[in-house]
Amino acid sequence: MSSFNHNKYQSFKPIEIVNRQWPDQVISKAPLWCSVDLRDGNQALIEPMSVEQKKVLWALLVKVGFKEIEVGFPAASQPDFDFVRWLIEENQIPDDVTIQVLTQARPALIERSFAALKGAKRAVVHLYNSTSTVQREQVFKLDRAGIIDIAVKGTQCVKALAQANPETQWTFQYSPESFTGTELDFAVEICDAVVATWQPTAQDKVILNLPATVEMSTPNVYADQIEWFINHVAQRENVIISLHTHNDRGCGVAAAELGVMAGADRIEGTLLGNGERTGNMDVVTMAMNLYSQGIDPELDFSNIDEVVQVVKACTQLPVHPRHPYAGELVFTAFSGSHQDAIKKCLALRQPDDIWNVAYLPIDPTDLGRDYQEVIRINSQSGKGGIAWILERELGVQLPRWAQIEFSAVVQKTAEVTGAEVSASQISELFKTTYLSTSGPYVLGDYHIERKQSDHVKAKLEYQGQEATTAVEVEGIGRGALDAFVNGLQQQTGLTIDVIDFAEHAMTSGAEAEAITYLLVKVEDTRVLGVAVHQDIMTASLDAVLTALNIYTAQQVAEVAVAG
Ligand SMILES: CC(=O)SCCNC(=O)CCNC(=O)[C@H](O)C(C)(C)COP(=O)(O)OP(=O)(O)OC[C@H]1O[C@@H](n2cnc3c(N)ncnc32)[C@H](O)[C@@H]1OP(=O)(O)O
Ligand SMILES: CC(C)C(=O)C(=O)O
Repeated sequence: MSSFNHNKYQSFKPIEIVNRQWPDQVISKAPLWCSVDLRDGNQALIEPMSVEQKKVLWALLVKVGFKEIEVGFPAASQPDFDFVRWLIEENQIPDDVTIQVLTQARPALIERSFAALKGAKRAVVHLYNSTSTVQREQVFKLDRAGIIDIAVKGTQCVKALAQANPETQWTFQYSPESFTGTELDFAVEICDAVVATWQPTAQDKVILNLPATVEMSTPNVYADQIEWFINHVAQRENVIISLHTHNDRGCGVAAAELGVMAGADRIEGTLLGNGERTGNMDVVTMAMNLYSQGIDPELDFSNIDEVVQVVKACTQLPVHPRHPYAGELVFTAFSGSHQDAIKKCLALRQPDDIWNVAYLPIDPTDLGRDYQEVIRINSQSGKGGIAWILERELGVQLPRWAQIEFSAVVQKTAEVTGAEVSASQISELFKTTYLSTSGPYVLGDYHIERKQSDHVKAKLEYQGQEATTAVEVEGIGRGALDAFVNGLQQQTGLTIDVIDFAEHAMTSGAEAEAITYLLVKVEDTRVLGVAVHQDIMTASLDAVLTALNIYTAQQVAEVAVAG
């Protein structure tokens, strides 16, 4: 038992609907989108947007492709009014974009809204009044008839002003605000009364917007409400059903998606979900959800970083690093098994393949992101991710056994610092561990004689603590590498075995260079040796010495710790 008093709350009643259809529907096209960033988004800000900020956000909304944009509540404030005037007087509205304004159902506010819209080619006038039981009983203290009267009188007022301003092509939108807390029969009754007053036609439809002003139930209940409403509203053929969801329970997008399955035509929302309380339906998320299902979202988010930057600048709100599709970390995997799977899927992927990459629901490059950020390394990472970074940074294609050895080196660093290990740190770690000639053994001249078996004579430098001495190595074996290793064994008295070998041409750096990887067992210790050289044989011999040098350094360190 928690300490909460859960008896304070009651559950939302399920909708009695027989044979509901929406669960079997599949969304196959984008809805009509309407941005409410400049109105609902704006009214939720600590500091509402200035006209200048509104201009910047407007430009972005037009650029991403919204065809309907609610530009404000012009009766609420002078900046909202001035912005609408700027749009119209400065001819800022593209021919294929319609502006929309919100007003309460009060004559003075409606008149002021029409004054703001004077001279617009097209406009949507959006009228609302609250219809829920809580609003009727406690805020407006009116019965159903009284609430219908507000709506109908407001509609009559809008109609009269529209008729008096015929130079504008008017569309009427009505919202039974707080729809989710309204009895469905009453929601239909008030909307029918409004529609009957406006008298739309199939060519000139009215928009009925059914808001989850407050999200009060699971999204399936909202979908039931929408399906029930659509099945009962009069003049369905003359009505566009619009949804406007909020995110109080964290399901604003899900509710809108299920609402579209239930038959809605149009969706209102904001970029990245700014809006009252927990925000409005996030258009970026819903659009990209559609896109990830192979549907054209009819909005262009191919430069998502620009969207994030403009929205942040205009709203003064941060964007969570894990915000769906837009957060700075959403295409980044730190976990080893995720990195490994992503790397393998991307390596197999052909350019025209259907996107099917583990852990990446969509291709980051579609949003203007790149693969650079997909894999980042910390102590949760594994060999696959580290190998991916090395290949990208240095053109080094570590074989699997070399990945295992090097990832242990990176893991140690990550554990010591407890922080992310950057791509450049990983490259540096690889170079200092394997490619620096810090000795003590350094290869000098060598000579190979090929008879039945190979015979190698090599001069080495041994850089001791006191002095550097010359060391001669001579050995016979099956192949020059084998001969060299045999000679080294005799010289050092150590057991040295080459367990695995791989080499490839470098894809970056000097063109003619090759890189050799050797997994060497020195006594009982497995050591990775790596070397880069224009000559493949030299690279192999160097790689053996790298392994021997790493082994020697480890022995010295162990002695120092023990001492
Ligand atoms: C869910 C939503 O997002 S709805 C949109 C909400 N947005 C906003 O409110 C932002 C803009 N609003 C404002 O700036 C102000 O509310 C204004 C300028 C529009 C009006 O301000 P005010 O006149 O001071 O009144 P206020 O907004 O407090 O309204 C309260 C009055 O309007 C009535 N009212 C509220 N909404 C409506 C409506 N939609 N239709 C008719 N009357 C309404 C209330 O019953 C109340 O009446 P009362 O004064 O007789 O008790
Ligand atoms: C005015 C309406 C559509 C609204 O913003 C809401 O109900 O949230």
